[in-house]
Amino acid sequence: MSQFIDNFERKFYYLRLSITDVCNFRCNYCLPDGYKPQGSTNKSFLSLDEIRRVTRAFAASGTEKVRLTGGEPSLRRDFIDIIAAVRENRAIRQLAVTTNGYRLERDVAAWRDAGLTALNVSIDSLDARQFHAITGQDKFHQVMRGIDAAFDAGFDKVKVNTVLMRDINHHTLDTFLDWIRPRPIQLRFIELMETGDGGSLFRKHHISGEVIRDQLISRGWQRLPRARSDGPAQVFRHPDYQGEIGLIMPYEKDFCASCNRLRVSATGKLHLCLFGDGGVSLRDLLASDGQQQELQARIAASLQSKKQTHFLHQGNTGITQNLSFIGG
Ligand SMILES: Nc1nc2c(ncn2[C@@H]2O[C@H](COP(=O)(O)OP(=O)(O)OP(=O)(O)O)[C@@H](O)[C@H]2O)c(=O)[nH]1
Ligand SMILES: C[S@@+](CC[C@H](N)C(=O)[O-])C[C@H]1O[C@@H](n2cnc3c(N)ncnc32)[C@H](O)[C@@H]1O
Ligand code: SF4
Ligand code: SF4
Repeated sequence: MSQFIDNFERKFYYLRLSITDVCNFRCNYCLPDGYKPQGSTNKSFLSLDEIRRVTRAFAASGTEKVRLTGGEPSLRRDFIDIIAAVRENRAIRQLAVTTNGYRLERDVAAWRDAGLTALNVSIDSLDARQFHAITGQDKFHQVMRGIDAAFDAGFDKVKVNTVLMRDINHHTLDTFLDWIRPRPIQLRFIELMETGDGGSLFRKHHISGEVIRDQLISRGWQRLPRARSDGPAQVFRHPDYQGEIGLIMPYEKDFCASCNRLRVSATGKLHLCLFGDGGVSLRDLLASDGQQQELQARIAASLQSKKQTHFLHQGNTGITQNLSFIGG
């Protein structure tokens, strides 16, 4: 097996696959004006067969975990078929989705039956009015019922993503802690990242995850070790809590040293970094099963130009106008 590896000896076990750019929310840090189709021509998103082929090629080169993201991935009508198609391949042991939670209550049991193994749900506030103000959707209670439905469907843990924003939610740690005390939820604070569209919001609301980490450590929370296909969160646990706290701090030194993931966009471009330039089209090699070797070879060769880190500290956000086009 040819393991995907870059010039810095980083191995890639984790594929983040975007399956649509479309989203029905208007998160202030992502799509404040809502989703707008790009360009004049109707671009099509990867088909079920293309998804099957691209995930097969990655699995044949060491990928053991796939995350479906977007846009809002659950808006795809064939979402359940996509889950099943990816899981057909036994080498992919973990199949996760990152979702705004809109379809959870209705569909999460079917997703689990189709083979989904992990669930990340975005919730930036536990206050229904503030949730509405941030996301543009008055759906807080629906999303919370969705989380209950996920536990009812048999998920033994759910991860929740909260974008940490100064003066919006950075002072609400205690509310989140009360929520996760009796629940097996890993609540992850993600530092707000600058994007092409999000410069002014970033300057106003970015705050380092250190404010949370300092409070956790002073209250006896302890850091857990990280496995090879885990995401980038530093995870903390406390004996009095069923839940855990994760911190995703991309501005911290050495954040990229453990980069273990690659991305494919909904139109079939390989992106070597969340904040990279351009992307390498894979679509011409997704037309038939017989192209898999060539596809693996193109990805392996592209990896040689993966940079050591992002350039966010220099204010360089690459081509990333917002995170919805590549799925975070
Ligand atoms: N800068 C940067 N941010 C990332 C990266 N991976 C994830 N993130 C951020 O973390 C957010 C949450 O990621 P999720 O989609 O929930 O998944 P994850 O935390 O990577 O994966 P798991 O630990 O498996 O749950 C993403 O939307 C990004 O904002 C990365 O490689 N670089
Ligand atoms: C782009 S969304 C795609 C999946 C799905 N629509 C959702 O919101 O979960 C993935 C994650 O990126 C996060 N995100 C989006 N823009 C961000 C930014 N500028 N900084 C940090 N996280 C961001 C969201 O909070 C969400 O958890
Ligand atoms: S963060 Fe997710 S739910 Fe919010 S606008 Fe972006 S893609 Fe949509
Ligand atoms: S910013 Fe780029 S290099 Fe750094 S961890 Fe994320 S994808 Fe990897």
